[in-house]
Amino acid sequence: MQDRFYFGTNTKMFKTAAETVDYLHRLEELTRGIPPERAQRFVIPSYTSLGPARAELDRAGSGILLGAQNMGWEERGQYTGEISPLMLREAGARLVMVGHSERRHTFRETDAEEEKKVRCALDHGFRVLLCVGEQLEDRRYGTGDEVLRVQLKIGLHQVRPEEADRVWVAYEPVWAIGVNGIPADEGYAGEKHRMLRGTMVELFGEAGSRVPLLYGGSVNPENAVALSRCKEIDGLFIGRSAWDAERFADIMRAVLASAA
Ligand SMILES: O=C[C@H](O)COP(=O)(O)O
Repeated sequence: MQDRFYFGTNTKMFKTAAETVDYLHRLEELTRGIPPERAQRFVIPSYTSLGPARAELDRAGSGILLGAQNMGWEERGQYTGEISPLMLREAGARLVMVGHSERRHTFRETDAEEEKKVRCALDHGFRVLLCVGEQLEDRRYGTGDEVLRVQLKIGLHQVRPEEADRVWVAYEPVWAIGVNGIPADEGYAGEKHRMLRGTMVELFGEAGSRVPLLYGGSVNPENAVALSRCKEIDGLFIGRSAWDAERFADIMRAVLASAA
């Protein structure tokens, strides 16, 4: 765990704009006392929530970082249904998530596409949260490390070491995510994070040792503290257990109290 712990949520295709604003209002109210040097909070809502969410965060003077769930790799063009970096910036996003498991596996995105998105997001001044994760069959065949290394090496192929401070990585084993997910235990997650850290250092030298590595996949109030105690885990990236502001705030408080 680094001195500053990361707490984030992706609300996926849940929460309308109005629901997102209510949620952010409550989350800010509950967590604004947490010193920014101890915790970086971030929320990644639906595209249509971004504008109203930006307005709410600015009104509250909140330090919650606002992110987008995906992004096309061109500023404009014949890409029906895509969203461009210019649109996301205008709507108020400061962070772009790339390569979430559901993008890779439900929408068949490739590592080469994630590479282009990462490059484009950095070119437009965003922070990037690159998600990586192995599938159950990789775990069964013992090929998880290879898969994760390929996802990192291709996804980050065009990132220069001096840009690494704008990159965050979320490790989310595919089998751990969502309603049917089985959370990774801290031993397994810690081992994978050590391997990921080694790869980041291999890619970016000293700068790679500072890239925040977040764990995601069925994080909940019961396992959050144990996961956060892993030296190699710098943050928690949470779905369902963070969509209620009280529950998310309780997780933050418990993790920070255990680190104090
Ligand atoms: O983006 C978040 C992850 O997919 C984790 O979701 P989950 O905590 O509901 O398993």
